[in-house]
Amino acid sequence: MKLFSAEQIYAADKFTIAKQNITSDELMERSAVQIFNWMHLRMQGAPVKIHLFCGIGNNGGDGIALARHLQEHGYNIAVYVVNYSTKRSKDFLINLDRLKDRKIWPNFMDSDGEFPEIGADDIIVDAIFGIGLNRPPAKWVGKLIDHFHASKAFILSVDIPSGLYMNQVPEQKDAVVRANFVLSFQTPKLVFFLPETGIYIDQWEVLDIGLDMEFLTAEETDYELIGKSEVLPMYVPRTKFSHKGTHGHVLLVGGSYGKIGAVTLASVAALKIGSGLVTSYVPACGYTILQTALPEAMVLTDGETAITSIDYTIKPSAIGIGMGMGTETQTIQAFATFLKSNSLPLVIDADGLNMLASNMELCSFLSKQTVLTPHEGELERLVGKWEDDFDKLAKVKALSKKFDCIVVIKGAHTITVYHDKGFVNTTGNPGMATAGCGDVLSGIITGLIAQGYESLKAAIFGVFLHGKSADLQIESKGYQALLASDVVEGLGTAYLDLFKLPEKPPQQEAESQE
Ligand SMILES: NC(=O)C1=CN([C@@H]2O[C@H](COP(=O)(O)OP(=O)(O)OC[C@H]3O[C@@H](n4cnc5c(N)ncnc54)[C@H](OP(=O)(O)O)[C@@H]3O)[C@@H](O)[C@H]2O)[C@@H](O)CC1
Ligand SMILES: [K+]
Repeated sequence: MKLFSAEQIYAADKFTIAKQNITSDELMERSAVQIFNWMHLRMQGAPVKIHLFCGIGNNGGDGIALARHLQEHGYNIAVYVVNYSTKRSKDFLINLDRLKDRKIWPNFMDSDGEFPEIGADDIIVDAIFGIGLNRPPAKWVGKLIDHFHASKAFILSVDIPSGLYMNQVPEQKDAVVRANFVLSFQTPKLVFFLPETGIYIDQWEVLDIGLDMEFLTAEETDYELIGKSEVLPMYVPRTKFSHKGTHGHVLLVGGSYGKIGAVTLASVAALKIGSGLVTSYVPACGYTILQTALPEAMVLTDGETAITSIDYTIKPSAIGIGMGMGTETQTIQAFATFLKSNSLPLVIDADGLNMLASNMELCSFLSKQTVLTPHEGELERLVGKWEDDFDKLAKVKALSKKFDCIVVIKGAHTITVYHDKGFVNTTGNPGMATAGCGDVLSGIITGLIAQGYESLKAAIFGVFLHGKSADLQIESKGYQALLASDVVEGLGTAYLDLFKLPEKPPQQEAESQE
């Protein structure tokens, strides 16, 4: 799913109005009806108090139009206009008049007014600012937002939590609505998924307001949200006459005394994701461990407790390097020599990234589209400190372009960046914050590349499957007990889940049995 910018949404809006020959007010009405239907389906006329706080732009207009529909269906509403500016939008005014025609008089709030009482069991509809926010909200609006939070009422935000920008991190962290639920028009927003701005959203859902599909399809976006429908076309099925040689040979280089588990996890993940052969290249102290833990892998050794040279005669189809490798001087030398001569597809993780960060000149030797899989700490070593999430993305894009590499920024929503484009993952859960999960991911991505997936697809698909496996596993294990090896274990079901059809709603099932 594409993640559009505010400019693109405004353009889609304009295009749709012209093509469908409707007025902008009719589009607003569609949006309001969609929110109303969403609420009505869940509330079924419940007499809960609904406080609608509406700005004076089109987000406010949505709120005012929604108030009319709620009132017509007998809901217990109170409407407030948050009068932060005198520049009221045309469609806001049209809807305000319609409300007044029905004898509903909103409370106009400004800097010196008192805030209304809101009960903890009430509902707040937040329609103060939408995607048009372009400067920090006034102090009194920030205080009103504080008042929302203090009430403990459920907050439903229209389109985007008020106070959140589309393309930057808010200056005043307190002056942003923390929404329990966001109903986002047509498309989710990138800020829902970034660590510094995603914290303002508990849950979100997209409401289709019928913006022109042709326009939206043709529009290129900087970011894409990756779900099942995006990865399914990437999947390459196995053919009847394939054999283990068809599915590639992974070479994993890493490990040091006390950290052989990292390569072991990556190796088993590479096999589980479907690679035909796996060779683990480890220091001698890892030999027995690997052969015992993973009889399916082949093992090459070097050095006693750390890797001192990388020398082999096998012909791998993809190489993963760095897991548990350490950063001893001889290891760094071996790593540098290896990078200078390697032209095979490559995945670099953990200590490999640390060695790269402390010897940035080595980046020019990376084979094309090398995949780097840093967590935040490793990333900071690579690109330097960032000011905020947007600056981080800009720095990563610059790195990706400079060295033609793919950067997988690991996090709650892992973002895979290649040149100017970012792919935001939707699977995974907090249970994955556990030792070894990163090693598993690098094994998965290397294993997919070895099977013939292009490096970018392997990274996007691998991140998705890794998270999906963990999501399926926590259903029986819970967050705390999840181990990296459970994530490996679940990879088979993660693959199978790709082809599972959505469950039929119970009503339809009953009908089909008749
Ligand atoms: N296609 C769609 O998806 C549809 C979208 N729709 C809805 O429209 C919403 C966008 O509406 P919008 O453009 O009128 O902007 P909105 O956020 O209401 O702000 C209003 C104005 O406030 C101003 N302003 C900004 N910051 C400020 C500040 N800190 N303090 C004071 N003032 C500030 C700024 O104007 P300025 O003063 O800069 O001229 C801004 O224009 C969108 O989120 C969705 O809910 C649907 O109705 C139909 C289909
Ligand atoms: K809002």
